[in-house]
Amino acid sequence: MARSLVDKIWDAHVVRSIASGQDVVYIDRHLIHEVTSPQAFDELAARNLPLFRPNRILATADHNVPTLNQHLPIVEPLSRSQVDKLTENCQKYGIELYGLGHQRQGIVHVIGPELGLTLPGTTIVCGDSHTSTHGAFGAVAFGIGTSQVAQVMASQCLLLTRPKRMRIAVEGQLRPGVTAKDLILYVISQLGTGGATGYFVEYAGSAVRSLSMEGRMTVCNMSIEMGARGGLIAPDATTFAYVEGRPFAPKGAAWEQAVSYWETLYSDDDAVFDAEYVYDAAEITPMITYGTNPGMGIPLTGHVPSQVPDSEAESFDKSLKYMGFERGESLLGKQIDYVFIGSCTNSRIEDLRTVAAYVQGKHKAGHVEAIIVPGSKQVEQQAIAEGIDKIFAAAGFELREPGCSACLAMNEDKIPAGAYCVATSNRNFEGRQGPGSRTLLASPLVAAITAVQGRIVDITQYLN
Ligand SMILES: CC(C)[C@H](C(=O)O)[C@@H](O)C(=O)O
Ligand code: SF4
Repeated sequence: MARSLVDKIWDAHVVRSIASGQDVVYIDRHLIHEVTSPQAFDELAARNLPLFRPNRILATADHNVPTLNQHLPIVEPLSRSQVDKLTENCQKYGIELYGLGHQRQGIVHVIGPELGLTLPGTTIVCGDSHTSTHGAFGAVAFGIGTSQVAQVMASQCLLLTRPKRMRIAVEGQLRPGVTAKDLILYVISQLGTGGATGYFVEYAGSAVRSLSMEGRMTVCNMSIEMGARGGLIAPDATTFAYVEGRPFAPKGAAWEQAVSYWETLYSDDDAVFDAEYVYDAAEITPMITYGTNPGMGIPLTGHVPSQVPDSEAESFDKSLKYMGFERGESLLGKQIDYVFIGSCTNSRIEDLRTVAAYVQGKHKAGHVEAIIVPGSKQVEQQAIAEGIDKIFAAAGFELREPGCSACLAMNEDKIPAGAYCVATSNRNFEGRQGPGSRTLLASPLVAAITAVQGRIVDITQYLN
């Protein structure tokens, strides 16, 4: 029978199906960080349970880490205790930890792929909603709750209901200045934040296929922002070229064998999807959000909607009030205070290169604070090796040390109340970047141009 990609991977991991219709699914890879693991470890300890396969777990410290002076002890007490707890638990249970100061430390969804831990055809979980990022490799990857983190630790399995399948195809060629981030912000603006609830989304079509792995990760990363359980893209030559030679990738004969299996991972021609959408790449323009959820996105040259359904009017106006915007207005010309380039959506080396290529020989506007937080130690080192750090410094952009940083401001990197920040991250919720902060989500290219201009502009007029 014709099967979709998610079903092929799912079927290969079902240990047992139970009478209720749910499946016990084997998990290949479990990533953990300091925020959602402590309660799971406590549960194991309380029940005196050992880890089933400690070598399938990998830990990193990312959410609470400072992005300045990482060689010094963490100053903020809560952050310090979270990171210390992770270190203690990893020692106690024999889990590999890429903690602060480690050459492989970084945002969990950045280091998995760059180390070759994220492989096609695998099941990957983490107590973190943006685990969907790893789906870019053709993996079934999804965020789990803390009690599930404990279940995977104890059994390497989860009891799950098979997700519904959705396919979103974007066909054609993206226009100049339009990136993977614009593509996914556009899709979410069309479907809304609940548009994919209960589904696993497969992204397809020639525009998706032509994206780099970094771009595909950006797209899959934001699947959760439209309610999807996960997102994935069939692996292809682009995927294999990215994975080959990475530290944890299979080598030699094992590599050949792996690739021949991975080549079977695509949705069969007559596979049935529970929902399907097709978009035209040429319709997509550089995007920005104006509101307080990622579905509130418009073209940079567009207008804040003037009409919304009555049932949404109250929350819509509340959101606009928070942002200081009016119905029907254009955002062009609005002054911006901060630019944050980072997060598991857009902090990979390709993102930094895009920014560097634009800002080389230019300087940020005087009133703007521009911060670049690499997704990992390796991205940081690569940026230094390529001399990108010097381009940033000359342009007045501050290159920090890796972590989640101002994506959710669990460390000191907070945007002040009332200030506007164009951010390359994935969430623009009220207070997300600090109490009262106002976030406008955009691509790294839009962020770079905004930092230089100091206000929101039609970037197509400013492309190099
Ligand atoms: C802290 C963590 C549980 C959370 C998530 O699950 O997504 C965070 O990473 C976020 O982006 O809001
Ligand atoms: S970078 Fe942001 S979205 Fe990604 S895991 Fe960290 S806090 Fe969550």
